[in-house]
Amino acid sequence: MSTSQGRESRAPALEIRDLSKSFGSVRALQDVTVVVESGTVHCVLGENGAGKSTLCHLVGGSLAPDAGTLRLYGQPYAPRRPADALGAGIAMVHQHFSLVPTLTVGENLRLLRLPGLGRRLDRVADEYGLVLDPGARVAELPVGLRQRVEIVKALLREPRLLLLDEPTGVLDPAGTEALLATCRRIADRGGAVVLITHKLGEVGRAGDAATVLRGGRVVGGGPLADLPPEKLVPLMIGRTADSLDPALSSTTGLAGPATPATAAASATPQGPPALRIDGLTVRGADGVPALDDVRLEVEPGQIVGIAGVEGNGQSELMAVLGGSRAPGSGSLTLGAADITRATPRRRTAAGLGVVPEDRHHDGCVPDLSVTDNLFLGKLGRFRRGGLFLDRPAMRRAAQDVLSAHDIRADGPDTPMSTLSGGNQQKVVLARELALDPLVCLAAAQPTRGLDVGAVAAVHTRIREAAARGAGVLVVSSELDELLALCDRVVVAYRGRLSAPVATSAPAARERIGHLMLGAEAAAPPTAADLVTPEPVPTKPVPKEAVPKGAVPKGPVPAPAAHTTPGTPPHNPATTPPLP
Ligand SMILES: Nc1ncnc2c1ncn2[C@@H]1O[C@H](COP(=O)(O)OP(=O)(O)OP(=O)(O)O)[C@@H](O)[C@H]1O
Repeated sequence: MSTSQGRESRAPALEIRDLSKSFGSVRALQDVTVVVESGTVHCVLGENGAGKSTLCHLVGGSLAPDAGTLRLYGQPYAPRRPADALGAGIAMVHQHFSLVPTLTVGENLRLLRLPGLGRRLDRVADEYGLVLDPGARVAELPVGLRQRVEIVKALLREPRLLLLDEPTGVLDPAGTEALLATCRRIADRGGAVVLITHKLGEVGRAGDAATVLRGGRVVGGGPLADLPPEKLVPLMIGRTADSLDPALSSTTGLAGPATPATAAASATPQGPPALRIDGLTVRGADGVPALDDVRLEVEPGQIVGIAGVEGNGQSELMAVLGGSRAPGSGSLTLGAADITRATPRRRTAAGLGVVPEDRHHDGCVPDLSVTDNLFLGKLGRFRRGGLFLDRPAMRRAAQDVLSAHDIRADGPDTPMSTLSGGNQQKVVLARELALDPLVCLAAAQPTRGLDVGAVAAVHTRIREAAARGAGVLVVSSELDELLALCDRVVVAYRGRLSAPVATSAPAARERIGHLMLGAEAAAPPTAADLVTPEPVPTKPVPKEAVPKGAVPKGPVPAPAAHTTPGTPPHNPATTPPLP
């Protein structure tokens, strides 16, 4: 090692000094100082809109600071564009995907124009266990696998500093553990990782130090040994962990297992189900069924969860529910209305609220204002004298929603694209929860990217919607969240849904974990299953085999042509080799 390299290695990986950045009247960051030592994983925490992503963009060269300086391994560093950051050995994984959906994974990776791509991919697979299917079309991948592609893209560059902006929001527990292990490995080899996350459990497992931002300022930080969750939460959200919903404790990583949801809909339901999915079948591009004779009923007032390792049909089910994908066969009934062939607009009018997996692409129009995003499908309410819209009334109504849902935006005219990721998520949820009538809400990862305080608020709102008589279907990769929120959970496995498991049943977690491994053939539930879950005649998995919130490890049944455990089969014969 040369003398200058020796000096470099003693210097912090990244020194951010007195950085400030405003967007018009919004002060996103003010005099922020963060020092990231080499060989560490440094967590950046803070509520939605605190300035975390802005900080990443400034380090990654996609934004320029108004004031302040940066040093990288002891050297002055002033990136003017993302290419400067890449050239300096910094790689970033942003909150929003930067993949071309119509291309395959391999084609997306070739766009990086890195020499020896095949060798680099092998190294990332060997060192970090992150395997990709180069022939898979990105548009057909579930968001968790898209996120994996983004992470591999960053690692292919062999960065010495890796910035990850909420990378685990869309990962299932196994994917999260793999990523945290990757972070540790990078740090242990002398690199450094800046990890933005809302999940305190992850902070405890992977982090060495943390900085907490609130309102664009640093409000605390230091080695994590001195910052237990009880100290971090008040710093992050300005109130104590005790004030949060206790059912959230394990979702947020604050404490032990979540309390099961109270069965809100234990009474015998009257009238038709809020949502009935009957014999739904969808084939993937390779002809393999992505959804195979799926049947499910969600009663009014009931919260039903869909658990499962990502890639077992959940994305296709959400796409069919939202109306962006037509089923090959089967039917969807909302209350008394057949909506199988209904347009998304008609579904909304009939009372189906949908929070899609990828809220940024499918849930909102980023270039339109918050007001327009809230009321786009409901303009009739604001029409005056035929064609004219009462814009002031729309703005007032939007302001009420912003206040009620604690959405941090610079007013109702703000373009959606300038809201922080968590606040965008809150807008989409608020819009769907406000449907009138709301017969059923189908929400994929409803709390993804939300801070611990906002997660509590969203769970309360979902329970309130159910209490008012709506059926709720929640797709989540977080078992803790499903156990905290739902009355019943079904498991998606290779395109089929299991019989429901009541979350109040003894050993519900273990049974669900078992089903996630396909340990019980996921036969379509009978009508009796849907009302009273039958005990499943299998030996429960021992408790220690199913870690909290994690996909249990164990003998997985012989996979079909899989490249990723738990993902739907992909035909390797169609997979083109990489260079
Ligand atoms: N391009 C932009 N134009 C205007 N305002 C912006 C822009 N980008 C960010 N902001 C504002 O800056 C503030 C900080 O946003 P940022 O995305 O950094 O927050 P965050 O901490 O990453 O939040 P989250 O946890 O929700 O992702 C927010 O008020 C946001 O609306």
